[in-house]
Amino acid sequence: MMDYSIRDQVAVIKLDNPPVNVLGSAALTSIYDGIGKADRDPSIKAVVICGKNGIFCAGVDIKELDNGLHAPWIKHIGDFIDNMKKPVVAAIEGFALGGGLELALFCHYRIALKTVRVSLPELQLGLMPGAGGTIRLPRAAGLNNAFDIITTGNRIPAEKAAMMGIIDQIVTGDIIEEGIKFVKSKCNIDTSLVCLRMKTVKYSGDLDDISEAFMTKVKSKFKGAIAPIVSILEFVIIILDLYYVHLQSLSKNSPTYTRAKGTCK
Ligand SMILES: CC/C=C/CC(=O)SCCNC(=O)CCNC(=O)[C@H](O)C(C)(C)COP(=O)(O)OP(=O)(O)OC[C@H]1O[C@@H](n2cnc3c(N)ncnc32)[C@H](O)[C@@H]1OP(=O)(O)O
Repeated sequence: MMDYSIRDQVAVIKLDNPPVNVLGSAALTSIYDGIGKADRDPSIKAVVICGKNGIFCAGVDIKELDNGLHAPWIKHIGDFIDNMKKPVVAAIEGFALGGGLELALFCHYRIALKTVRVSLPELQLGLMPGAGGTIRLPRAAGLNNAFDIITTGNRIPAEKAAMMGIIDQIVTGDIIEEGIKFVKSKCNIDTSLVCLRMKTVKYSGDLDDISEAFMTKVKSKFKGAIAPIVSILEFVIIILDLYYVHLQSLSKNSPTYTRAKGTCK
């Protein structure tokens, strides 16, 4: 499910679940184990996560969702990387979709080939990007871009993703070599400063106006299937609302506050 190798004091964790490196229980376990191994090894200074078969990752294994994925759930990998002092880079080729993009967003940095496409297609599948997509994407790309990506499921080309802040660097050539070179240049950086979870969300305008505008757009797009989409979106909005950060400061009469409070009963 995963190749673990060491190159020049860098651990290279290569997803190997053909044909498109989906994240089932076994793959998640092997990534979790690989990251733990790299973290514990004092000779390792940094980590590259990449994928075999010309693709980073097509997301969670949809076939396993019905039976329930087993621990470690993808989110545990994010929690682990958030606390790592060694820098971790996602070296992306092909696609990073759904849980695949969420895995990349766990990493401190993301580099990609120009041909890469990234997306969060969960809403189109009746799921929500619950493995950190709603938390980390707005922190990387800003609130408006994140809303757009989450609600449309559009595949974003690498250069556009770089302009949004999702990708740190577009590279050419061998993605693993580039990943190693990139992450070695980050070994002296305090990883807490680049951990997406720690960042605040950038947005311009009024949060309620932004939320309402997207809600209106989604309601009209998903004609006849409003209820599930709205309930998922409500949850997304609450998280994007920076529930933990801003709820206290919201006016008690604001629709955002009322919605957030109501859903937390
Ligand atoms: C709380 C739960 C959270 C979930 C988050 C998620 O990650 S949901 C999943 C989000 N990902 C997707 O929706 C991606 C779906 N896949 C694709 O769009 C395409 O497969 C691809 C990655 C663009 C590759 O396209 P290509 O044409 O090269 O290959 P195929 O489409 O023919 O796929 C090859 C086989 O792989 C199977 N497969 C693809 N993605 C998944 C997946 N996420 N889970 C399970 N299986 C997947 C596909 O069914 C093919 O299988 P065959 O048996 O060969 O038919």
